[in-house]
Amino acid sequence: MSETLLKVSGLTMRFGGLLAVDQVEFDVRRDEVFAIIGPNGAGKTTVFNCVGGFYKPTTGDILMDGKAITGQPSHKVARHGLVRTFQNVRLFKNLTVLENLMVAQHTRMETGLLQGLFKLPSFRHSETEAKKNAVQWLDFMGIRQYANREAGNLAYGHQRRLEIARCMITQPRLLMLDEPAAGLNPQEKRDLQALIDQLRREFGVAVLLIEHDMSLVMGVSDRILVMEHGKPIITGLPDEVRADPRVIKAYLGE
Ligand SMILES: Nc1ncnc2c1ncn2[C@@H]1O[C@H](COP(=O)(O)OP(=O)(O)OP(=O)(O)O)[C@@H](O)[C@H]1O
Repeated sequence: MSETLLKVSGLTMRFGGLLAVDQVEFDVRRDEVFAIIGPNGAGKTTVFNCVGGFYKPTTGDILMDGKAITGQPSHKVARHGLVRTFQNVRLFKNLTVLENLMVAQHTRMETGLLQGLFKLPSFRHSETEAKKNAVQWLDFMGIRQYANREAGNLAYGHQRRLEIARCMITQPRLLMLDEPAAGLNPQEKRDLQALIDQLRREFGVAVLLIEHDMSLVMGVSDRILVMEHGKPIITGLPDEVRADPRVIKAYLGE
């Protein structure tokens, strides 16, 4: 089994005359936390959208476990074990917390429409399993007491944890987190760092992260790719990236 889980090469995305992403290359290894950082407008989200199947890149190759997923829509990409959260939390806000985790499992449940309509034993069994699974994830995230509350009424930090649970319940191999620390208070950020470490350790999931909070990025990442104006500047260990004059210049200007 190769060490590389996700391989991105020659990734380019053009919006009309704007080259938003220009020849970006990186790979994410199994069990690795890999971060993409860079000033506003550097092209990070566009890379995410290409990898996650929300944009079709202009050119480039995206391989998940050696298989090409370039240009596939997000639901197909998800079948390869790649799921994401969004900069602005996207939950079913009018469903309960528990229901959000039930819905997330429906695509994976093997029972079909007929079994569901007639509530056949096989359907009831998989519903029970799904509920057990959901409750375990709510416990894990420390939000079980809110199981029957509408997701939209949860505190923001809890919504973010629920969104991560909704991804994890599909048993991904690569979890993509788009600015997960945005809007969190300092304690919630520390909890998030511990959570990312724990997810990788206990579930063997690799994490691809976009984040502006440098303390989180430096604390949690194995390697970091820095982008500026759509181009990759450097990929390296947190200490290498922190000390690189090109990175300092990109953030602070001349
Ligand atoms: N759908 C789109 N259509 C046109 N231009 C876009 C589109 N999406 C992004 N861009 C442009 O591409 C460039 C890169 O944007 P992108 O959102 O990927 O940057 P980013 O590094 O994620 O920035 P931020 O940190 O502010 O989220 C920007 O100039 C942006 O305006």
